[in-house]
Amino acid sequence: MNPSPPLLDVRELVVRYGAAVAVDRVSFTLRAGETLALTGPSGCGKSSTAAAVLRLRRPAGGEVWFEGRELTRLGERELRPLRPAMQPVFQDPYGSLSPRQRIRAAIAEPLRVQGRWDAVTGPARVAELLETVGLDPAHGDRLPHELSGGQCQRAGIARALASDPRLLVLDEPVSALDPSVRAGILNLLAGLQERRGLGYLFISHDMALVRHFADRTAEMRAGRIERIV
Ligand SMILES: Nc1ncnc2c1ncn2[C@@H]1O[C@H](COP(=O)(O)OP(=O)(O)OP(=O)(O)O)[C@@H](O)[C@H]1O
Repeated sequence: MNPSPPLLDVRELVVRYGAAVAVDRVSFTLRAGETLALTGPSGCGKSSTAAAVLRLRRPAGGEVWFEGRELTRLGERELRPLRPAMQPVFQDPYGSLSPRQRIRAAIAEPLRVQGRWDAVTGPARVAELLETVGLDPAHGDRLPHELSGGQCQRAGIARALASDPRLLVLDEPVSALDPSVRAGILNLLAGLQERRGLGYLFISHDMALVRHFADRTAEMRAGRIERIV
């Protein structure tokens, strides 16, 4: 029997900004339920790799296979139905939510955009997502600036989960948070992964954190992966 394909299989990925090569033939795989960390110094190409995987930026070369499909040659229309399955969580919890949108509406938005909103099941789904990330129902009525950084990051995770993703691309998800709330977010992520079999591409410059949290770590330098341990 053939083993199932990896969740994500990145082959010889190249990202350029004009003539500058930010990501230089980077390859790695990620399985469902696994965390692969991308680490390395500022400017080594971690976020550019993430952006190319999510197709927020079109790669200049290489292939990105997601659940057995090659994405780099797909147009925006072909990508659209695949996008919900791969969701980003960014460093700045406030920046990833609209400042004038209440948390409940922010979590509901992916359901509406994807045509999965239903007047009966929709609100219940949002309530369930709030609970899943450890927020009270009352937090749903607030604006992002009325939440703490940790609560806001939980809301961002709930919004990502609304799309029923299989892959989360976590770009420095706890770096902007107080050390005292980091563990809570990391425990939440670990629990979600265990229950849902999510794959995590986890970007962090914090080697101690990565050693603790990731199954494998790809060490990047100057656009290349030097080793995966
Ligand atoms: N929009 C852009 N335009 C031009 N160059 C860019 C752009 N974004 C990133 N770069 C350059 O690409 C290289 C890789 O940057 P990238 O942000 O991917 O690295 P990083 O490892 O995520 O860094 P950091 O930890 O500081 O976020 C750097 O030299 C950076 O200056």
